[in-house]
Amino acid sequence: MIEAAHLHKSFKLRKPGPRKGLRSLLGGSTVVKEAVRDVSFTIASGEFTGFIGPNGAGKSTTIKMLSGILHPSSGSVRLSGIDPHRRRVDAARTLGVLFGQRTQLWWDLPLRDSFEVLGAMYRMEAKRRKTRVDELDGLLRLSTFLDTPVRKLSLGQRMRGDLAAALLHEPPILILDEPTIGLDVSAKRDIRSLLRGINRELGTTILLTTHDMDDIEQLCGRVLVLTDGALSYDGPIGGLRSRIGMPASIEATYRTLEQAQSARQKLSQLESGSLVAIGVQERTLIVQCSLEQRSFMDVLRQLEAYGELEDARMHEADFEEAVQRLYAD
Ligand SMILES: Nc1ncnc2c1ncn2[C@@H]1O[C@H](COP(=O)(O)OP(=O)(O)OP(=O)(O)O)[C@@H](O)[C@H]1O
Repeated sequence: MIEAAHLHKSFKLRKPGPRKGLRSLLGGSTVVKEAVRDVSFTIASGEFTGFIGPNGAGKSTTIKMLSGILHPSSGSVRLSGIDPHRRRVDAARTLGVLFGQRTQLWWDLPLRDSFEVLGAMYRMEAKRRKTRVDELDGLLRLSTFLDTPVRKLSLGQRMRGDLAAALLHEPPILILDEPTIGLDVSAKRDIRSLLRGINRELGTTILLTTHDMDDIEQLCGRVLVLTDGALSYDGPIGGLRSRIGMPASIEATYRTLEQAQSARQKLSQLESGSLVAIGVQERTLIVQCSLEQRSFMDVLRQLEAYGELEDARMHEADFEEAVQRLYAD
């Protein structure tokens, strides 16, 4: 479980004075940047949660406070009940962290040797470490490159190696910062499926930061959105679309063109805000509907009352566009 309560983080920045060169430091002033403002959330054990926000929103600062790297200006963090700022060693055992842009592996060492060094750092017995590497090999398919120096690995292989390194000491919590950055489409798919496996098979609680909305849509049940240092949304992905009022579109194909046109006319007469007829293409009526106000089944029942339906499809609003609108707001 991850608990963050009223987290704040301010940075003091020196603004140079009007003079040039070193002398500019003398006349400078101090400005305070509030990078994170009153952020609170609880992530239950076994949850897979996304953490998103535009550049500079404060995601890395929050992650650094969660993992004990940065002290909050105020507020508190608990990882499985442990305060990472007071009990650093216990917290390190509870948490695995992966930064996609940096590796925690040793560049010139074979992957297997990196695990040996990390195992020693976590005081794992050699036997336990070997069993764990075998388990992780089964999950992350490492065997073909376990003896290759890290610098010779492809980015996808390195990311799998880094995932194994983050999970070596069996932490119940995993924090991931951009785990699919720079990967091609198939390597991204691979990493996503491995992350799903880690969450389901090992029961690991995962907090995922990414700018790739496909990662979020495909992996996370819940998403936290940080904008300008504060949480602007915390809830299910579907709810984010309706929160900013992006309707789903429904295409209903009737047996005849006349039925489709008559359904459009009847809907227009109703002037119902929750269901709006957009147009008719051949025998297909296109309507827009706010799924927050009406369920898909409920809409279908209404459309069926206007004629014989042959087919009906729903297209949810594009998630990436919904997120962009939330960032812009
Ligand atoms: N050590 C620091 N000193 C001063 N300001 C900082 C420091 N670290 C971060 N900031 C500022 O705090 C704000 C939040 O930065 P942060 O790196 O947490 O954002 P982010 O959401 O992770 O961005 P990105 O998606 O670009 O990585 C930014 O305005 C940044 O310039």
